[in-house]
Amino acid sequence: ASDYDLIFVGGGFAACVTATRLATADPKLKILIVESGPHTETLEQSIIPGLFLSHMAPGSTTQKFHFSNPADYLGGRVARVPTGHAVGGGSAVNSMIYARASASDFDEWKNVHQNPGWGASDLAPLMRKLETYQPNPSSPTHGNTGAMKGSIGNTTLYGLQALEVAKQYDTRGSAADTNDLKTIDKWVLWPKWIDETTGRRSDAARDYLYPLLKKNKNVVLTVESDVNRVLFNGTRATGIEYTHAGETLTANASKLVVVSAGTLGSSAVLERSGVGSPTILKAAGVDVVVDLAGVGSDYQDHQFLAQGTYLDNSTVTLDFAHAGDMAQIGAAMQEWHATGGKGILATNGIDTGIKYKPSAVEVKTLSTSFQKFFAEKFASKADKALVWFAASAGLLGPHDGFPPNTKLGTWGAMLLYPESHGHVHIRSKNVSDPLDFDCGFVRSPLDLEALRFSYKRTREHARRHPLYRGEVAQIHPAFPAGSKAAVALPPQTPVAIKAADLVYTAADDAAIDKFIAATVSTTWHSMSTNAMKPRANGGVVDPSLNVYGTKNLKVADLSISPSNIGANSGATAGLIGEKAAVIIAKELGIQGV
Ligand SMILES: Cc1cc2nc3c(=O)[nH]c(=O)nc-3n(C[C@H](O)[C@H](O)[C@H](O)COP(=O)(O)OP(=O)(O)OC[C@H]3O[C@@H](n4cnc5c(N)ncnc54)[C@H](O)[C@@H]3O)c2cc1C
Repeated sequence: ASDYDLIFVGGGFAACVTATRLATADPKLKILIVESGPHTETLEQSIIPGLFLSHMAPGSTTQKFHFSNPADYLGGRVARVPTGHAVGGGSAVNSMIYARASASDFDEWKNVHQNPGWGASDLAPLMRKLETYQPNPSSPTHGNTGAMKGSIGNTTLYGLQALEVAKQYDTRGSAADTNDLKTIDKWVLWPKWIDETTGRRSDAARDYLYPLLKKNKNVVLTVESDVNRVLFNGTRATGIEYTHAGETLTANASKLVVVSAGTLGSSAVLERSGVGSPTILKAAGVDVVVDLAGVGSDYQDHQFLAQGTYLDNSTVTLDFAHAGDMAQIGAAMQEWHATGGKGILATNGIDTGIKYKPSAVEVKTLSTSFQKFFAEKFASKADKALVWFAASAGLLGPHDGFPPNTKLGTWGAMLLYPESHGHVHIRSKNVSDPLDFDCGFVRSPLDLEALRFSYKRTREHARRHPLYRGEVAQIHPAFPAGSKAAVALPPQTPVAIKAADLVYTAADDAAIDKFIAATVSTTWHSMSTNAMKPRANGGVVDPSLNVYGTKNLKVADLSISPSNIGANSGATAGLIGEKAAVIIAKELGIQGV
């Protein structure tokens, strides 16, 4: 076995940040990072923004595809939930949407879930430390010296016009920035994790770990290596067992093992190591080290619903890239390289969005149980939105069946604080066996209703867009014959901004619900399987990220999120990485983190 001070299980978003901070402050620290996926440093799909959906293509090795148990509330369907599986984790393969949670989210982590040091004002300096926010480097809430670059970057005509439609159609109006921890309910040009000076993706591997590895030989990264389990002496973590190229290896950690394998990875690592519910461990043939029933017992995500429209053929979208049209991808890559990172591939095509809170008038149109839920959870919280809407120039999904060069738009809605939760547990000791994964999506009728509402709202925006040419039947509900809300097949022209909204009958609503059950999906924002909250409340880690009942073992990734956040989850994973570095540095007496 080889000897290290610290071992990181997983080399994803949070781990890259934590390990780099610690090793930079104390270059003598011997650190091992064991990552299951491949390198990303020279991978063009992890460099050129517009290629992001290729990570999701069948056969991709940079994402791991998890499958939920079949669910009644999904019409018996299995949900497919990809996670990052590469150096940099999700940050190196994701859709690059830059989004920050609201202050009240972190204040709940601190006050409701009893985590001193995790409130918004405690964490704001670390959020700034993570980033350089290029649209407004002197903004008081954003960072201007951090490694990760956020920018508005290149924008599409579709996105710019979607913002104009929203400004005219919706009285909410627009803002320059809705990632200042407080502003919601304003339409905005959405920032991206793209460095606008180079047109490259910005991620935790490229901007943290790889530069460190070039100068610090005490940090060892092993890729394509799966951690089976953490090794213990009693309840003190002493190292790990992992497999690489068919060989089973062990490594010792004299100071700390940090589990950063992501939400669907970390709780499985803990359970395979004997930390979890005895019933689950015994069924999987694992000896119990610590009885900790909270492990894997809560799974949260942002449930996502998309609808598709045809766009005018003259416009520029990312459909060719999403469809895998190699000839056009080659030409666009040449343009990107020749222009120093410009052109259509310098964007993710997701330009306009909003953290949307239904108005009092809108809430009145919903059921009494939804009104009660909304009054309790949202009405009095000024920074909490119900749902995030965004428009994409390009269909974010399979392009089978569309003639070549079809131009498509997607409107997406993701629920920010879904009531439906799930769980994830191991079924066996074997790292490659599928998990017992209950995704929970739309189990709660409140979530179904929120998505039904979201479908109707985003549809009104989609059909008013100047480039709109009709609806894609297979990405809309199958409304009953004669419905006044029937799908508008192409060719169509845009509806007037002032036109009346569509009216839906109970039968139409039932069709929408069926469509939701058939298509609702992950937004890839898995979290909360190792919640940071009191042990008696089902918590797994304490506010210093220590796994209850163990020594020298922490979890540092998005799985510690005790409750959901009103934003895409990447920035919060990076923030957790920064916070973990501060906590560990303090414990190990390392200065300068
Ligand atoms: C397709 C996709 C699109 C997304 N889009 C966005 C977006 O646009 N904006 C946004 O803010 N967020 C987005 N996210 C979410 C964001 O990327 C994640 O929330 C974030 O990466 C989570 O960070 P993490 O450190 O918790 O885990 P991860 O980044 O997932 O890292 C965990 C790492 O651990 C490794 N691992 C797992 N098990 C083992 C094991 N047994 N042994 C060794 N290694 C292991 C994995 O391979 C992975 O690299 C997206 C995610 C995905 C997957």
